[in-house]
Amino acid sequence: MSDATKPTESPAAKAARLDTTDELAKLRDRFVLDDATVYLDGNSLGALPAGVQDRIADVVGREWGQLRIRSWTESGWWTAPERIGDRIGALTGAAPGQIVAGDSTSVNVFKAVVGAVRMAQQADPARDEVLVDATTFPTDGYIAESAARMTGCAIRAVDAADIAAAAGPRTAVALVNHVDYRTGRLHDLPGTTAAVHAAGALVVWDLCHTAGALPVGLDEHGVDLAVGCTYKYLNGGPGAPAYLYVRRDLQPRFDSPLPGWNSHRDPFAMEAAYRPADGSVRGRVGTPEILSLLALDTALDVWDGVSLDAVRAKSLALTDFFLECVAAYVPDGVVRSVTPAEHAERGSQVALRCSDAGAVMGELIARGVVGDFREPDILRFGFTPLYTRFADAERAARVLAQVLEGTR
Ligand SMILES: Cc1ncc(COP(=O)(O)O)c(C=O)c1O
Ligand SMILES: Nc1c(O)cccc1C(=O)C[C@H](N)C(=O)O
Repeated sequence: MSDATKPTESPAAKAARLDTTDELAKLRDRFVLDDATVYLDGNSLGALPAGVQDRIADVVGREWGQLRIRSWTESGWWTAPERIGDRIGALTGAAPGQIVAGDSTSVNVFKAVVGAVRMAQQADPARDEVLVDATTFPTDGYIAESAARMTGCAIRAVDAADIAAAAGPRTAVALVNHVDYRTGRLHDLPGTTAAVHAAGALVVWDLCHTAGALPVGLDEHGVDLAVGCTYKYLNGGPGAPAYLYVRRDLQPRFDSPLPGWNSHRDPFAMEAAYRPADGSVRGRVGTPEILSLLALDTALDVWDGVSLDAVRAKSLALTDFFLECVAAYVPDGVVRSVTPAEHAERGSQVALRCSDAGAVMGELIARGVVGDFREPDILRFGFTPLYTRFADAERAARVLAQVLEGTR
């Protein structure tokens, strides 16, 4: 049969074909999921990895319940932030010894921005500007503004795409989201990092929406500092610890604005004077959040044997296919994608603009398709390649068309 006479494949048939040939399909079994729901909110809260409940039961029952204080050494609690940081490094392209897990992303943004401004001003005290991407996730903007005030800097909001051109002799630091949480636009990490460096400044990347969704290449691209959460594509659980990356050669100059006793060179010396530890430990603050760190530790087991290139390929295939299904099912002009069509500019989510988006998402959720709504008019659908199927993308687009039909 020639292509012209071949019957067109329906979206549902295509989904079934793509799921059959998907090399990552079997990874879904590593998660606790049900077939009644299409879960497209892993860009807000990743699904529960299958081993976490048993690990937490063991940590609580045996490590805490029986070993009690001995677990700080015997169960490896004390070194968990660096050990888990290295596992996050393996997924973000950072060699061991540069990432520490702990605290929230917000707190790590504070450490990173103030620490980076201090390094920039050490080299050139005239640097008094912090650039922030204009559509940043709010917490980064709030904290950067406060960090700027504390370090005698002014804040300047610039479109992420223009940060490379905006960085100049007064720039101390640029804080950029790798993917825009609203639109799903992927920003140019290698190009922006190189341009900020050429201006003599440092760059801090927020990887919340990219770690676990695509290869990041922290070391390869010479990123200075980075932060991110672990409850999205890394599936660490609600409120899971975040992380801080400080490039190895910058670590001796990293002067933390939150020098807690856990980042002291000799914490149990209980010295009056602060002496910073070497390496990624310097990014710690206080006592590590052991229960959630160890939940994250087990959550990271789902990555065993998984190639991030395969994850990225499936993420793009899923988002392409979802957009194709939306075009097939939803009449023209009812929704508009604000996620770039260009693969090089797309993260792992699709954002659709539509009227009454809050109510539309409410109805989608009631019908078993879980995405989320972001102000003012965005329907957000996150695609987690480890557990999202092409059939999920097809069903989500089909139910979306039904909901929209009902509202017209
Ligand atoms: C880009 C980005 N940064 C930071 C945060 C949140 O930071 P925190 O974990 O401190 O609430 C989020 C999501 O909540 C986010 O999407
Ligand atoms: N961290 C969250 C939370 O505690 C409750 C609800 C949502 C979140 C999120 O992560 C939101 C997410 N960062 C976003 O991109 O909108």
